[in-house]
Amino acid sequence: MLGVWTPDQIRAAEQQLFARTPEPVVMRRAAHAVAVHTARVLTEVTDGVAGRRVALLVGAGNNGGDALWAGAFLRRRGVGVTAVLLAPEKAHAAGLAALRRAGGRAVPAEGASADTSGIGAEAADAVERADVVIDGIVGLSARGSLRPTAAELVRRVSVPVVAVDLPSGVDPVTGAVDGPVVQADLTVTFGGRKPCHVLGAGAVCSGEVEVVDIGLDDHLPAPELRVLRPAEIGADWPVPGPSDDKYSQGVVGVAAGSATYPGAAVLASGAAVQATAGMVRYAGPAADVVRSRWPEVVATGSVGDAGRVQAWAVGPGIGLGASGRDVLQHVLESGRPVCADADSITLLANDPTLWDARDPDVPLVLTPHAGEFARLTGQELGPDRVAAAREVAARFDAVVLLKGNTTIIAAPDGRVLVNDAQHAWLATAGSGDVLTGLIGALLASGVEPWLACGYAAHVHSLAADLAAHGETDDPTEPGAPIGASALLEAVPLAIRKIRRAALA
Ligand SMILES: NC(=O)C1=CN([C@@H]2O[C@H](COP(=O)(O)OP(=O)(O)OC[C@H]3O[C@@H](n4cnc5c(N)ncnc54)[C@H](OP(=O)(O)O)[C@@H]3O)[C@@H](O)[C@H]2O)[C@@H](O)CC1
Ligand SMILES: Nc1ncnc2c1ncn2[C@@H]1O[C@H](COP(=O)(O)OP(=O)(O)O)[C@@H](O)[C@H]1O
Ligand SMILES: [K+]
Repeated sequence: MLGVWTPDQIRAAEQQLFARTPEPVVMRRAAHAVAVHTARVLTEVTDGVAGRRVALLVGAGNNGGDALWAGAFLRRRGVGVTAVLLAPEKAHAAGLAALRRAGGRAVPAEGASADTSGIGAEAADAVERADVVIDGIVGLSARGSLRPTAAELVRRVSVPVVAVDLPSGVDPVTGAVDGPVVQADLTVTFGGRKPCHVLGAGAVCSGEVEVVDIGLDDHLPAPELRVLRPAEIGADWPVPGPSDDKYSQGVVGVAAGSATYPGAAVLASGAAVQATAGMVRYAGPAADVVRSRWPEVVATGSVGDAGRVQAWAVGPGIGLGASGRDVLQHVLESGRPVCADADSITLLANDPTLWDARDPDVPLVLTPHAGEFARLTGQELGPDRVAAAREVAARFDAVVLLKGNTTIIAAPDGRVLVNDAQHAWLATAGSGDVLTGLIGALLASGVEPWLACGYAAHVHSLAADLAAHGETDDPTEPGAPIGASALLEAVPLAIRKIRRAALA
């Protein structure tokens, strides 16, 4: 797993590191890495380093200091470097001196200009003539989006941007963006990823993220968030072994759909069929439709007749009436792990006595989207989705998978996984039903619930990406919209891909 640390965690570790290694040494280490990666980008863009031009956007703090030192290192490799100072009186003094010693220039961002923007002519010229721009406007101490002068400079950038630590304008803790922001091609960050690199708009603005070792590792506590690597999911994805039979791998029960909404039953059952071997049982009013689409599913009319299962996936399309309520109650009383989605969540929100049906020692997974989350908690979801998911997981003693472009998976003990889709092809009706089936199947196979959600979310978003790109299988090619059926069909492709990654 990749760790993700909050700015507070990074700062605390940094203080411990400074007790051994002086701060300027650490800063130069960080800045040197920024210079090395910028040189790589320069080579990619212009086929060379010496004689190319780099503009530094330099703010008031150490983030600007990193950029100035990086500029000094680049100067030594023959790059023409101009620092554009947003707050000249506060610019990092040692960094600025180093840049000047190395032959770099510094100009104020504001000054006499050819237009009414307030941007000085020299600053505008430096940004417009650069081959690559380094964003050292603001880092870990960022508050809010870019201020007007910085925003105006950034608006003029039309070349690749290397962000120092994080793209300026994103909230370091939540990844939220509520105004002008830097869109980086590459972000060079120090010691470990921060939440803004993996959450929401921040993840998009970060571009490729390069983590540089500056000696913090020994001082970092357990990470605040974690991201699963495809290879580790592939290595742990349940597949049959020589001694397995259809029962030994876990039987999943799917309680979904209704006469009015048979599609939810077909999609959730189909996802369970595609996810793992073993057996899928379906229980509900759409039994005939499910059987005709998935003949391998053992389908019955009611949960009472379903037979033994190792886990339940319940909710999509079951309705909010008495029959839906009875289904959910039966499943919660079964003593088996449950993935409760869609209508089950609204039923629990409408009638809290349903919680009494649950055996508190048996794992429960809740998979709300933002609307269901608001119903469950009685509060609208704010920008800090991680804190919200963690709070609800603890309150209900359940694993909470909060849906969205970035999926947050919180365990009751506070562990949080993040799955950033990096695309939006999943924003299509029925894709949530597919996710429910995937999670149910993994729970039945005995995968730990928090990981089961992480594995399912990853395969879900990967399958959507593969389906959207069809035979090209190339994410740089344009994709085409998909429906949930195409998503379902691509699930085996996604599983093969992560299992292949595990072999590499
Ligand atoms: N952690 C580590 O191990 C290491 C950290 N290092 C580096 O230090 C960086 C953190 O530096 P830092 O703490 O000096 O603050 P930083 O982020 O540069 O902000 C400075 C000032 O900017 C302002 N400002 C705020 N919001 C703004 C906005 N939206 N738009 C514009 N301006 C805004 C605000 O000042 P104000 O103008 O409000 O007085 C704020 O105080 C870190 O990201 C990394 O690059 C490395 O050198 C080595 C090891
Ligand atoms: N813009 C988006 N980007 C990425 N994933 C998305 C986006 N919108 C929705 N999703 C994902 O698609 C699924 C939708 O689930 P849900 O809202 O329950 O839909 P439905 O009820 O139609 O099946 C969730 O896994 C969610 O994370
Ligand atoms: K930055």
